[in-house]
Amino acid sequence: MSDSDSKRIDVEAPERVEQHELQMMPVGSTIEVPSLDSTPKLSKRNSSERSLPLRSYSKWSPTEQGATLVWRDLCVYTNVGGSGQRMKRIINNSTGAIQPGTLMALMGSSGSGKTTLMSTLAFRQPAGTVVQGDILINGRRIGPFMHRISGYVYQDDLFLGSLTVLEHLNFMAHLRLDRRVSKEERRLIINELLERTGLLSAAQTRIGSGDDKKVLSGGERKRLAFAVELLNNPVILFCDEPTTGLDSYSAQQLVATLYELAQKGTTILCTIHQPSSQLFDNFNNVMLLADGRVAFTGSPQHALSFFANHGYYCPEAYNPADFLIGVLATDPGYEQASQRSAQHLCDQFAVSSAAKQRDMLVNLEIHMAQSGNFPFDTEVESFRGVAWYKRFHVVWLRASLTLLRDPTIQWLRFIQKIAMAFIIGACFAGTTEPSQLGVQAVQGALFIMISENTYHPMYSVLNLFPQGFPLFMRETRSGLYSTGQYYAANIMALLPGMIIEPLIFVIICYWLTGLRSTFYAFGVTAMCVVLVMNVATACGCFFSTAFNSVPLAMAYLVPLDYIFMITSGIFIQVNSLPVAFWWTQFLSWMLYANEAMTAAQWSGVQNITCFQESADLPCFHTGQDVLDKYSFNESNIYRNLLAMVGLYFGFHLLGYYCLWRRARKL
Ligand SMILES: Nc1ncnc2c1ncn2[C@@H]1O[C@H](COP(=O)(O)OP(=O)(O)OP(=O)(O)O)[C@@H](O)[C@H]1O
Repeated sequence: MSDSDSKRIDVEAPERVEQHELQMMPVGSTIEVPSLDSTPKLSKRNSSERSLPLRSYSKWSPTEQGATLVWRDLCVYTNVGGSGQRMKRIINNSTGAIQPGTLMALMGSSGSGKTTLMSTLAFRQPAGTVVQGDILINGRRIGPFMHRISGYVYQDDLFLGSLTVLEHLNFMAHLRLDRRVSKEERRLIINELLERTGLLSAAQTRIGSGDDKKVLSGGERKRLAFAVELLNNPVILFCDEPTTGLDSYSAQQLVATLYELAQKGTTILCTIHQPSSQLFDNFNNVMLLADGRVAFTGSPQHALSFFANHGYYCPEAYNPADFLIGVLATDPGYEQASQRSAQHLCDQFAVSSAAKQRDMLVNLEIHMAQSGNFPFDTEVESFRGVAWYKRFHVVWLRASLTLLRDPTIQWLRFIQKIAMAFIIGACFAGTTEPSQLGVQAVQGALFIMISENTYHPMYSVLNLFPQGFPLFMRETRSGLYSTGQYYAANIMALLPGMIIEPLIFVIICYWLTGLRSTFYAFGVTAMCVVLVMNVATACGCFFSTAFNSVPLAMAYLVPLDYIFMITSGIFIQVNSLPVAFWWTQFLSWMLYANEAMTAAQWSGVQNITCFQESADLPCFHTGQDVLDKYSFNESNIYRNLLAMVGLYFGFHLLGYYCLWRRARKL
């Protein structure tokens, strides 16, 4: 909201202002409200002019707006594995506070613990992290609600490149905003954010992915990441190295935007690497970390004087940020000495007057937390997320769009499938008459139809989950959807292709091959081929979630495929398999499909021609002879179809379980 479209009014005009905001304001003070015009306005729960939770400590302390985040004696440990699950301490007794309207830079050399501290404060620490100490936001201990009230801009942006900027914002708005936000309000919010982040002209542009198909520039991607985080108008914003990868002009613009946001009352914590002097000037607070300890917190000017007081003078015309980080960094070759001097500064800061002032604020917050009843609580609890089925719908729609727009996954496969149907059909055309040679041709054609719909679909989905895993982890951890919703949505998105593709294949292939021309035989074959493709894909999905990488999944899948192929019934009779491999017949969808399709082709056939019969080369006279040769049973057709349906759900359940386990571990 610009100054021009707002005006100052006296608090004594209560009808213009939200009641709970007024009750904390001293009489006679002034607040800003939007000018009253006829354009549609956003309701309070989605307005970008945030309804700042107000609270008063008491008559002896100031009334505050926005979010005050404090932490005391914070230690963060991470599991570094090894025998006995060794824990490594990354953050060491850190205490700090950020108040509304503050743009704080979290700085330190690489590995000093900036990201760990920030993700812990934002309640986004990785699984397996142990946190000790107090972290409170407006007097309330932080918890999963932080995902709703805060934004977190990650250092690396993760997007689905096939979506446009507007589509991405739309999907995110559906997942993040309160369920009571209307369509029109959502449109207004998105439009406003596009304007604020300068992305209006790029609204219909594809985000792009990879180096070759990149459509949005690095700066635009970063702004889009900001726009997403600002959707729910967070009271506190965490930014992990937002300027990394940007040119100095874009970085300056971005930090200026953050500064403006802070001026409006948002609390902002930002890790930053080597900011230029100009950039550094925008920060009104800085926290310096050295090996997980706080070496300084306060204004940048005070940081320089604190360092000077302890013998570290910043040379003139030297970038102060570089200087501060340089003092705390570990010099190669002088590791112990530089670590000692950094620790000495941390010790000195711990007993300094700046630290005492900070401690006073922190203690006050914690004291108030023990007795307070803050409006912030009701604000947080009044949020109503979108219903689970709507979340599922959004994730499914997004997955479907991504599939449709990714030629490597959908269209090329489709064309390839049609081409394969013509090639296979042409190869077997005219060979499948009821004769001794025809028996071999029919069985060969059936096997090729099964294997064509097994291997390629199975291997093509091996990358489905590993490829989307980082984005899934980020979004699921932010509470946007559950693992079950994500898994089911992706499977549902695959489903139409998995039905249409094998159906087209079987129609072309069946009639070109000249297989048995009865509706029943065709129907069973079509059902089997569709099921084969779906079971194979389900098996691929299971392997793609069970292993961390595609090569590892392939290493286990290929031998299993060979076993399924050998036990498909065409190479060896199942009842002559060694006992050790008997179990495979129960898992081999190739066997189930082969038996059902063979039975559909040969049951009731009575007139197989035989020109030369000898004791060495007996002829098949009827379809039953053919079925007997392979130990197939006509009455097993429906059992086999059901078994494939069971395998489909079984593999998907296993796939879901593996994804859930991996998500829980990270
Ligand atoms: N899961 C983990 N297992 C083992 N060590 C870890 C883990 N996570 C972080 N660390 C270690 O903790 C330290 C702090 O890491 P962190 O990523 O917080 O540092 P940082 O200051 O953000 O570094 P950078 O500026 O390079 O991103 C590093 O030494 C890192 O190796």
